[in-house]
Amino acid sequence: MVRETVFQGGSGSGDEPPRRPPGGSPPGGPPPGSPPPGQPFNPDDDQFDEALRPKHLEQVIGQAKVVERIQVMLDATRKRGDTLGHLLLDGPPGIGKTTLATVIPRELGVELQIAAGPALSAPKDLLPYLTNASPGSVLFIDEIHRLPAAVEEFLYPAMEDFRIDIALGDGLNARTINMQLKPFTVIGATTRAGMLTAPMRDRFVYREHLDFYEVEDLVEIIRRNAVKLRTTITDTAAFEIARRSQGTPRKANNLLLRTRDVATLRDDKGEITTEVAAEALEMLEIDTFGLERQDRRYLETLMDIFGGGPAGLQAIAHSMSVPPDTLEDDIEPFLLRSGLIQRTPRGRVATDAAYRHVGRTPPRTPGNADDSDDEPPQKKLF
Ligand SMILES: Nc1ncnc2c1ncn2[C@@H]1O[C@H](COP(=O)(O)OP(=O)(O)OP(=O)(O)O)[C@@H](O)[C@H]1O
Ligand SMILES: [Mg+2]
Repeated sequence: MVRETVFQGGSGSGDEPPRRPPGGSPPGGPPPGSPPPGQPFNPDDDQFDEALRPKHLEQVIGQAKVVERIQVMLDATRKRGDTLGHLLLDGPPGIGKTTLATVIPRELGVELQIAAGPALSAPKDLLPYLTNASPGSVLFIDEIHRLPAAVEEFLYPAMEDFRIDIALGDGLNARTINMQLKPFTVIGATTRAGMLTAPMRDRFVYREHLDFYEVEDLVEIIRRNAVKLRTTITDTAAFEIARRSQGTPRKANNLLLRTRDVATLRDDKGEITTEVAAEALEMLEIDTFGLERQDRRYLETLMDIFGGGPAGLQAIAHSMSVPPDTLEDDIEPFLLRSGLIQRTPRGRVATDAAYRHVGRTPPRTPGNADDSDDEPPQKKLF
């Protein structure tokens, strides 16, 4: 089933995102993607995500090396009048995979179809996408690591030779029909590159890993999005939000929205000041590191129930009553990257820094030779 309508990219009238709210912006008014006057954003609506999403490569902030390589891919493809090679984007949630996957076809002026890996349960589900693909178009497959094996195998010849083999009938009447497809590009996105099978991974000519963002890049994203949301924010407030966004633009956007709510209530001009940001962050229980309640619960579970580890993912998930996938996708990447936990062959381990962060003294164990624990524990979370 086609989850999202195909849109025409390029510089013509089809240059709009698929779900942009109706109505244009006045000249000199807010940037494209803002809601029409009088129509507020509803954070529960994914229109919000769409409206803040960069539409062109030049609007994509940060990830300089990745963007530079994508620009080269696009320029070379355009110059040759070719079809872009298949591209795999991997990285933690909210980091810009869908953004890049939608920007690329728009830059190339080709059509885009969007499919979700888990929704493609059998080869027949993929068939309409493949037969609908116009020459040079992009098929974006989100969560590509969750494609069932049969669908993956069906996709291989489509990606390699733009051909599919359809089996008809069975027993003595069984036969296979070969169908030629138009050349097209698969852009796959995954939060778990490691879960992709080797044959699937090998079919991508280009592979790009998106990493957490620098605070300065998040500050820039927050500033630009504040303009789109028609709100004002001070530099220090933008910095405070940015440094507590776990290096993730989606979190920065969400915090911007939540602080904007507080600003509406607390500040005459509705400006997001440092005080407003501090109040909102405290209300949301986001600490100086950017950890949310659930992140701290993870650390405390690891320390209290498993003595700091090593503990297996399943066991931690069970203790927290949270699906293991949620821990692995949403919580662990930032804790790992911040050095608060380690993944060892025997399981997850809380580091000394984690103990200090939640205001505890690190236990002295043979493997815990760091002597710097005379440093007072950080009790203050805000
Ligand atoms: N490089 C960027 N510059 C500006 N804004 C960005 C950038 N990357 C992401 N964003 C913002 O963050 C939001 C979330 O990004 P996106 O949907 O692309 O993440 P994702 O990697 O696809 O996440 P998921 O794995 O959950 O699907 C976007 O709507 C956009 O507003
Ligand atoms: Mg996405």
